[in-house]
Amino acid sequence: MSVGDLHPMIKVRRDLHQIPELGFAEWKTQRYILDYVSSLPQDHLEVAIWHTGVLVRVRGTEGARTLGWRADMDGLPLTEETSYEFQSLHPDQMHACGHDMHMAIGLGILTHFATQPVKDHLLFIFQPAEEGPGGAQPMLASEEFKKWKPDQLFGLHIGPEYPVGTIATRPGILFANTSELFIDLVGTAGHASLPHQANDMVITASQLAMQLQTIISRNIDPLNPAILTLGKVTIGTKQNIIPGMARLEGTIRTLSIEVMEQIKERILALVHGIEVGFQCKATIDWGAGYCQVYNHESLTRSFMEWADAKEGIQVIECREAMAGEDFGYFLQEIPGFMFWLGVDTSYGLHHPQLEPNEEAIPLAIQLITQYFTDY
Ligand SMILES: CC(=O)N[C@@H](CCC[C@H](N)C(=O)O)C(=O)O
Repeated sequence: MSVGDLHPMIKVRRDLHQIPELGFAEWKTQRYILDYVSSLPQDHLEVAIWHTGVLVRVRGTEGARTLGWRADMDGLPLTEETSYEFQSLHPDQMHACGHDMHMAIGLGILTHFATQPVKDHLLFIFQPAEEGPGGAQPMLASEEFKKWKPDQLFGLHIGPEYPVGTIATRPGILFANTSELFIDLVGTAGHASLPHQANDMVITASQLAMQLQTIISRNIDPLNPAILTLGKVTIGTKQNIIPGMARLEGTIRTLSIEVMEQIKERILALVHGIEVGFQCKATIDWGAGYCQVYNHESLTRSFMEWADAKEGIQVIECREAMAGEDFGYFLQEIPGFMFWLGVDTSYGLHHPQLEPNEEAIPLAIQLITQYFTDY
């Protein structure tokens, strides 16, 4: 298929795919969205910016309530390994979590309602920094958002494991509580041949990494889902220098707030033990934490029934996911839901070879356009 034959929103997705930017640095992405929105008929539109985010309100004919649609904007610090001709132009940054798809779908729904009258006001939210440090919470608190705060709010996330045409969601908890985890260890550097004069942070960090893994396996009730993953450990500069510093970086995921607290208490205890036992100084930073995504029960249930009756759509009631999503902060204040949109790809989220099936873009635009029209 030549680029000229592409669905316009697939073209938009490819443009966005080429300019991934990290959380709160989405300036080119914001520019792209603003330029796109300004190319639409402006009669019913109002636009506001918040930091690197964008809010677009479509004035409804009656406007008794406002329905919101949210798309996240940021990419990840990853080197792309897809087979695309339209790979990222930004070295070591990639849209590997589908936010390019989310934005293209949001813009596609907006494009429809820029010309077709709709009863309710609609608010399109392009939110920065979902991957961290979290844009939803500060955006929710902003004056720009409060002015147009929707009465109900919806959003989607691409689901690599589901075929195109699948909508997977559930009433209640969909995504986990999360907390980032950063631990810095400071000992004493030294010559490799003089271990007794140094305080080796390779050994200390290794001990701590192993001990941290005992929290989930030995302290948490196995019937309560919980994860502690260390995704990055930084130690040392050369094979014959004993390093005096180490940094462990990870994430904690739970389906209950109490279990999150329990894990943090255990981390504090183990890190204190490491300080005493290995005579080093340790500091813990909990980074950004996200609350769970809790789908409004009756709204979700009725959407699932409505969508299942649509031709070409299969609705699945899925299990909870241990992924995090700061969309949960919006849902704490505004009733709504999020769902997985099937994009049928063998590589998962955050993988450098992620290639979502783009046929899901027009399908999702059609579905949500219909939902907002019927609703
Ligand atoms: C859908 C998804 O992949 N979300 C991210 C959210 C990151 C949360 C936070 N920065 C953390 O790492 O704890 C995820 O990793 O689940």
